[in-house]
Amino acid sequence: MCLLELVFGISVGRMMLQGSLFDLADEPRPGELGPAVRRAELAHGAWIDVRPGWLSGAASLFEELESAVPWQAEERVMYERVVAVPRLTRYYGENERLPLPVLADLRDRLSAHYAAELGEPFRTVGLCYYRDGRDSVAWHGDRIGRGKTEDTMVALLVLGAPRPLLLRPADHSGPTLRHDLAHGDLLVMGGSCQRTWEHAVPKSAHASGPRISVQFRPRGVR
Ligand SMILES: O=C(O)CCC(=O)C(=O)O
Ligand SMILES: [Fe+2]
Repeated sequence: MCLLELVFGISVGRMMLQGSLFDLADEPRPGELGPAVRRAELAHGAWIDVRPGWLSGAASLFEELESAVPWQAEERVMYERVVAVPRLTRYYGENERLPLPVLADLRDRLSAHYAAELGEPFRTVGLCYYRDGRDSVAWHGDRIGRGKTEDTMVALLVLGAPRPLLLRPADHSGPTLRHDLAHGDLLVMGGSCQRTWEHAVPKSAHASGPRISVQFRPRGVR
C-alpha cells in the first residue's frame, strides 16, 4: 500500500465513522413519558398534556416523512365553491402499513403510557404537512367519529418549524390558550377536549419553515 492509499483509506474510514456516529445521534428517538409530561386541566372536563422535546432527532424524522409519505392535496366544497385544503395530508387507518416503522413504535409507547387512562390503544396515524405560513388548520374539534360524543384522546407530535397550536372553549366562554410547539414536542388532548374545546393552527406571516404534525388516535376517532 502506498502512502496515498493509506491516507485515503484512513480518511474514508473516518468519514464513514463520522457518518455513522452522526446518524446515530440524529436518529429519531423518543424520551421518557412519565414525570416529564405536564398536565393542564381545562374547563368542561378537558385536559391537555404537554411533553416538550419528547422526540430527539426530530429533524431527521421530518425529512424522512417529507420524502416517504405520498402526500395528498385535498379539495373541499365550501360555500358552494371548490377550495384547496390549505395543507397536505395523509391518513393511515389501523390496518394500513405505516410509511416508517418508527411511527408504530411511537404509537405503541403512547398506548403504553396512557393504557390505564384511555382503556384502549392508539391505532391510527394522521399526518399534516404545512408547507409554509399560508398553510393552516381552521378551528375544529376531531368530532367526525366518537370524539363527538365520548371522552377520548388525540396525541400530536410536532416536527419542524414552530407554529402556535391554539385551543379555545367551543362555547367561547373563556380565553384562547396558545402552545408554541416544534421539533419533537408532544401535546395530548384528552377528556372532553374534542367536543367541548376547539383547536387550530392559524396562518402565520412569520412561520420560519415547514411543519409536520403526526396525530395518533384510538379507533373510531377522527
Ligand atoms: O397540526 C396540528 O397540530 C393539528 C392537526 C389537527 O388538528 C388535525 O389533523 O385534526
Ligand atoms: Fe384536530
